[in-house]
Amino acid sequence: MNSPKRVLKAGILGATGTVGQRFILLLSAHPHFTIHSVGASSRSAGKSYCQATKWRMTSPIAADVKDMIIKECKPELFEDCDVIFSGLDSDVAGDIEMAFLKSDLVVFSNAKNYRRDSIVPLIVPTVNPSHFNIISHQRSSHSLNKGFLVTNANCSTTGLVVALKPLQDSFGPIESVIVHTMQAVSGAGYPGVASLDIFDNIVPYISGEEEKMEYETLKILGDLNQEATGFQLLPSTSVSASCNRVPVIDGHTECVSIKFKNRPPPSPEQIIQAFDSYISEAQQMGCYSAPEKAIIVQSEQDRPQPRFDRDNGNGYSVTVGRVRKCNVLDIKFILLVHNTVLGAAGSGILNAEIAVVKGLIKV
Ligand SMILES: NC(=O)C1=CN([C@@H]2O[C@H](COP(=O)(O)OP(=O)(O)OC[C@H]3O[C@@H](n4cnc5c(N)ncnc54)[C@H](OP(=O)(O)O)[C@@H]3O)[C@@H](O)[C@H]2O)C=CC1
Ligand SMILES: N[C@@H](CC(=O)OP(=O)(O)O)C(=O)O
Repeated sequence: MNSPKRVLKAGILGATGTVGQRFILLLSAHPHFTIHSVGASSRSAGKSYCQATKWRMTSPIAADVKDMIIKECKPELFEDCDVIFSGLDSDVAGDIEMAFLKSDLVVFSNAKNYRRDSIVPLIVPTVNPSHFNIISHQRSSHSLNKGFLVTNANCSTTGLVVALKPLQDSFGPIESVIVHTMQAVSGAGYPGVASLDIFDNIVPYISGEEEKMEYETLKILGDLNQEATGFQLLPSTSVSASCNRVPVIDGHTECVSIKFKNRPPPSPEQIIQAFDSYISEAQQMGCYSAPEKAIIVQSEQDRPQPRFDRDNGNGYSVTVGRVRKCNVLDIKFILLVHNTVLGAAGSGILNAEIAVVKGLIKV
């Protein structure tokens, strides 16, 4: 395992929310980071963490976090943190995260605000850590010494790109992707979707989600330019997403159909082999949170299922199943991603581990 020379002090913004709580849970058990400061809105600031938070995780709050006093999300209150993890609501993430960046802090964001920024990398840790190479350009553009801003992807996009990456690597460009999602209610934060809207029901609309999947996939699977100063979106791939909210607590399921550019297309057996043998850079680097397998192939006919498979690889693996021929495109399969682990907080943490190994965070 690749460990830093000292334990790094972590600040968590939006610490009381769904993603923030997942950060608390994952970081409480992390050997390389210690939770040093927690921040939320002025409604919560000044209260103890357990007083301000409607804790919704199934394991208890770590004893040393319970009584921490929540701070306002101001950079001067977090300047002694080595790394900032943000689970801020996107209504406020834009201004707050930029203020932290301008204060030369290292920020890992979950929000959508900077994902399309031309000098901010959008990194899914088991897919495209090479996009960290833009950081030196970002630092010089913002006149920073040690700070930088990295975003992780939309939760549904995260699962999709993990599955597409080994297929693109093994079989060449993917021409078309059609994806239908069944997304858990925790994706909408807390209290999220009203129970009367989601019990005995499916909601066939999640605001902005389809556009995010259709764009972010092209940035993540695309390349950095040669000078490492900008991104080239995948030039010849089109993605069509249809996103649905379903009555599941955690875990987004996606039905994916794809068409390759090269003919003849690979067989289902070749696709399974590509999934099964995929080893991401995060695993090769020996990062603490990297799963043993980035993609787990389920051979049972009726899997993956969120209740049984979302915690695979401690929530850092994507589980795929039902790989079969598609009569319209080439291949279709089902995937499952844990939306608040790899789809949110876990990606931020694993990205930070990668940044440490790459020497981007002072240790
Ligand atoms: N849930 C998921 O699966 C995923 C979420 N994301 C993204 O992560 C972010 C957080 O989502 P989620 O945890 O679901 O949202 P929640 O609504 O559960 O939590 C939002 C957090 O933001 C804080 N906040 C709100 N207003 C302010 C403010 N004015 N100043 C400072 N802090 C504020 C809240 O603090 P307080 O309690 O004091 O109000 C709370 O801690 C969002 O940008 C979301 O889009 C990304 C991927 C997946
Ligand atoms: N929209 C996602 C969660 C989310 O907040 O996504 P994003 O970070 O892209 O806004 C869901 O509802 O499941």
